[in-house]
Amino acid sequence: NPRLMYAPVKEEVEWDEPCIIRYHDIISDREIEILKNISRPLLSRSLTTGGVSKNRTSQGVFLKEDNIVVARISQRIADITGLSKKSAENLFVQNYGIGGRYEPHYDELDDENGRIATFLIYMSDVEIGGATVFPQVGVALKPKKGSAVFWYNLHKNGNVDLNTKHAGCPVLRGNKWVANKWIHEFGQEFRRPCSLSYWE
Ligand SMILES: O=C(O)CCC(=O)C(=O)O
Ligand SMILES: [Fe+2]
Repeated sequence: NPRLMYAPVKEEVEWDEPCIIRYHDIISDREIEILKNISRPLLSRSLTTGGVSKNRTSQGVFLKEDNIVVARISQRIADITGLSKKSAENLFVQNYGIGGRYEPHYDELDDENGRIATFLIYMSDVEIGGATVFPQVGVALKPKKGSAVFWYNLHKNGNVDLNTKHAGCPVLRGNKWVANKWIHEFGQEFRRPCSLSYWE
């Protein structure tokens, strides 16, 4: 992407199947402070598809793109992933206190235009706990401030990748801030086309 030519993003493969990529230093400390400051007064208990649930004990807020920092982050995610942001959700900033967690789940909503991919930005380190884990494959991603992880929830054929079940482990010490960008299927047809294999 031309916008990344002079400032390439550092990319690390965390896992092969499902492919989980870590991007380092994709958001500055200053941008993080701004996102936290605009989010703090607006936070409310995060919901699940079943509403308020003990499965998800974080607070969060969807940030509109009328803020320049939010818009810039959205554009950066589109540049890095090569995916269209047209059918993506607004950036969801979340804060977990001590004991805050999210039980194992799939991000994919059972929807015609489901969440094809997740871009999860870590806006803090966590002293102990708070890893994002994929129990089906045994991966633990440690929050690292300024980095992000990215994976596809759907196979190219549109089926849910059952290995992408993941959880946010309880925070045992410290405080955890993340920002999620959920990218949806529509609009990605030419960016992530189907393959010739039915099963892929
Ligand atoms: O906080 C995490 O590590 C994971 C968050 C998550 O999976 C979600 O919000 O859907
Ligand atoms: Fe999730």
